Amino acid sequence: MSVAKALTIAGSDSGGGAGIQADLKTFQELGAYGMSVITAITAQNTTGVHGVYPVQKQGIKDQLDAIGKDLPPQALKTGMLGSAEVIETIAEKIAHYQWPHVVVDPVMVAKGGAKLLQADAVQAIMDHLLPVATVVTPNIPEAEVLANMSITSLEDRKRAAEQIASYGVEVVIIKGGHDDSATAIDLIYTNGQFEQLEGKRYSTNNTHGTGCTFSAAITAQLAKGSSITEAVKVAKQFIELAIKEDLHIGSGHGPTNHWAYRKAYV
Ligand SMILES: Nc1ncnc2c1ncn2[C@@H]1O[C@H](COP(=O)(O)OP(=O)(O)O)[C@@H](O)[C@H]1O
Ligand SMILES: Cc1ncc(COP(=O)(O)OP(=O)(O)O)c(N)n1
Repeated sequence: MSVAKALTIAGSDSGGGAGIQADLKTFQELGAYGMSVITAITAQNTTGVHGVYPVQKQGIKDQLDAIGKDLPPQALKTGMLGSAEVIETIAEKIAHYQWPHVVVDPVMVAKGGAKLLQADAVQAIMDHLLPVATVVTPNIPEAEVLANMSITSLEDRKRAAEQIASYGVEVVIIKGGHDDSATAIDLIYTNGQFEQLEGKRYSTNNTHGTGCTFSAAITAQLAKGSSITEAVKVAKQFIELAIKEDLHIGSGHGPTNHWAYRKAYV
């Protein structure tokens, strides 16, 4: 049996809704073998981020080499990376091991407002990570930072996607969770073409980790051999159900339900 192996390079969320924990749950639910390189530990729950403890650079390098020398992934994603130095290290290792299908979730700020990326690290994402990436999945505020423009309309989103693609990444997906439209529309840009993936928008407080889960689902599908178009469609179904069937745990912004897709489709 050939096993699809998916890697997440991200921060740990002690509350289990975002970061490494959301990624590994999503990989498992979609039938990919999950592996992790932890960049930082956060003390986090549904009420917010209460502490951030970065892993030292050598520790990150050693984790990447442990994976690279023995367990090459068929696809990987990045999440919370923290600093420019860490981003450069990761980009070098991706190039060194020639890992395919790199999905970059350019995590900058948690929904509660905590900063998860240093300001000077944005340039490192553009200069080092996007040139080795296949897909990048910014939400609207992240796309505004990457494209250095404000986004108030679909036309703005399209211009931002073109700008972000110019940094060398094949597919740009600007997600619509932060939009105020009646439906949740994700804009996909690839090879000069735009496509809109539209889903129902649910009114809920339980959207902690939506971006992590969405990008992890794309990664799991790519690891299993799906095309990018198919992988993104499954990821949209996965996150839509995870939001719809929310768990109602914790007293703040609760996590999504990583079991919901399996219950519906498997
Ligand atoms: N309330 C919602 N109802 C339905 N889909 C949503 C909702 N909020 C976010 N999504 C979807 O979840 C995914 C992640 O989007 P988003 O929340 O913008 O990411 P992030 O967590 O990075 O801010 C996207 O596919 C988006 O359309
Ligand atoms: C450790 C860690 N990584 C990433 C995030 C941000 O996750 P995201 O999916 O964007 O969800 P919200 O923070 O917006 O709920 C995080 N919080 N922690």
